[in-house]
Amino acid sequence: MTTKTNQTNQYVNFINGEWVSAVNEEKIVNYNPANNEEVVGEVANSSEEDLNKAVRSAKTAAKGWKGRSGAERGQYLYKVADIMESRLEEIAECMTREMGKTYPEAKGETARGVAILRYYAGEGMRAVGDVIPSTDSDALMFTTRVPLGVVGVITPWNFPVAIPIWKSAPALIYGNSVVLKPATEGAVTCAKVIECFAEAGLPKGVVNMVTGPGSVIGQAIAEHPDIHGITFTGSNQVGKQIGHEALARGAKYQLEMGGKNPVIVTEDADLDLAVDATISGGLKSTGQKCTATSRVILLDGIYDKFKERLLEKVKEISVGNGMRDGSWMGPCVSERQLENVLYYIQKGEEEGGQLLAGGKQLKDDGREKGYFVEPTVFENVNSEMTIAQEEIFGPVLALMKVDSLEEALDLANDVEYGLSASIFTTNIQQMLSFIKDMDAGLVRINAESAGVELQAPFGGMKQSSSHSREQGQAAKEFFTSIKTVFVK
Ligand SMILES: NC(=O)c1ccc[n+]([C@@H]2O[C@H](COP(=O)([O-])OP(=O)(O)OC[C@H]3O[C@@H](n4cnc5c(N)ncnc54)[C@H](O)[C@@H]3O)[C@@H](O)[C@H]2O)c1
Ligand SMILES: O=CCCC(=O)C(=O)O
Repeated sequence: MTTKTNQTNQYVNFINGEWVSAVNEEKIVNYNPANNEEVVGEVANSSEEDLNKAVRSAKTAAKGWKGRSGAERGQYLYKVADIMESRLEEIAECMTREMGKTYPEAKGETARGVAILRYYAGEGMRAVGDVIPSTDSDALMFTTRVPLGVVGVITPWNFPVAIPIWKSAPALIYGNSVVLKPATEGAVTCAKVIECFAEAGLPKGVVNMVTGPGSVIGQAIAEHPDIHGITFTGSNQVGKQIGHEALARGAKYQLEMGGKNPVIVTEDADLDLAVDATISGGLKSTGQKCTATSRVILLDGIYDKFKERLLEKVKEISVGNGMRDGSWMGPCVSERQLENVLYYIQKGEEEGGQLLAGGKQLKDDGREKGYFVEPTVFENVNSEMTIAQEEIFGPVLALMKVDSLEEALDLANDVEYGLSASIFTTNIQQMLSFIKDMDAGLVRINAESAGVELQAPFGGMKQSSSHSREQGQAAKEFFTSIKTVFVK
């Protein structure tokens, strides 16, 4: 297979099947967060006019795309998957250079993108409705599903391949056209994904990408009368705003937002497993996952032993450029994100938390020009403290001691979020209590809080989502409307 790669990483918008500059010709240059002097690439700094062009093209394309069979739409997605697979290393390298995630993690994410494409490609051949017995014995009653029309996709930077794909692929397979606006910090990587769609030859206008500031392009998506569905992943503040705007004009919306995810470790747990999972769940991707472990709730009897083993392993973590062999943890995505993490660390100390490890920016050993921070562990943290309540989105763990599982669950639930949670225990009753009483959309037993499987529904409770779910079969609920048909 021949694939076209853009070696210079200079991208513009993708509208109506063509790469086009923003009307104002302005550009945004992205730098490597591991070395802020290294240019990674550039994207268009678009205006509302560009977004309007993309929506017009998506609107025109929607009718023809909807008219194709699911199997035919699926064939395009299989093709995109094959192209992306052939470019996996190039895309992963770009991701590492653009947003800092280590190269092995970036390769894993890109492979996941390929798998998501194939999963939804297969959906084109699966059932979409039910036959329901009518009270009229001469009638046939059934449900079918129809696409929403044009879908606006607004995505964050922390999974610049997987999230745009887990939203766009189901939107497309169920017959919608897409206008995607990726977060600027991952936009060059996302443009490479769009390049794979372009090369697969989807009909023009079916997939469009417009880059630029969220306050301009994201806002215009939220307000555009011809966008019938908005799927958003990002912060609570922005999500809520989009939800209000979508509701006001009657558009369907789906918001996937932040988390403040706990791990509970009970006295009968396999401690080595729990320590490894706490480190992986809390610190991989520099803690920049919505599912990252943030609060570590430990039963009194194992507190000291767990703490000792955790600190031993945290000290071994190697922080550096994600492209370097041996770097386990990369930089924060941006200077702003680094400052945010340092702010929370300071706040944690001011409010009485005790620093056990880390806490500082790393500026030595080739890390002078990057946004590196030490993996950080606090103890003496209680639920009233800011670091126990607010999403940090950085490599910071807060240890909290409790006397019983009941107390652990109360503490775990004592936040506004409810995205993911995990418990380490060998006791089946404790597992069952956790499954029943933990207020989170994803609960994991003897496994880290992060780790989403593409074939299962994903989403949060409480303030973590608009109570919708995405991925797996759940995507069908958002990207289609049910039509009940009565035939006589
Ligand atoms: N629940 C999940 O599945 C999930 C997954 C990944 C990330 N997240 C969350 O995302 C956040 C980090 O990502 P982020 O910093 O990119 O979030 P963000 O809310 O700042 O940005 C998300 C997207 O919204 C756009 N945006 C910004 N302002 C906007 C506006 N006024 N109107 C419309 N769009 C606007 C951004 O440009 C970006 O594309 C964290 O809170 C994290 O928990 C959640
Ligand atoms: O950042 C949110 C997505 C988390 C995820 O995909 C995972 O934990 O695997």
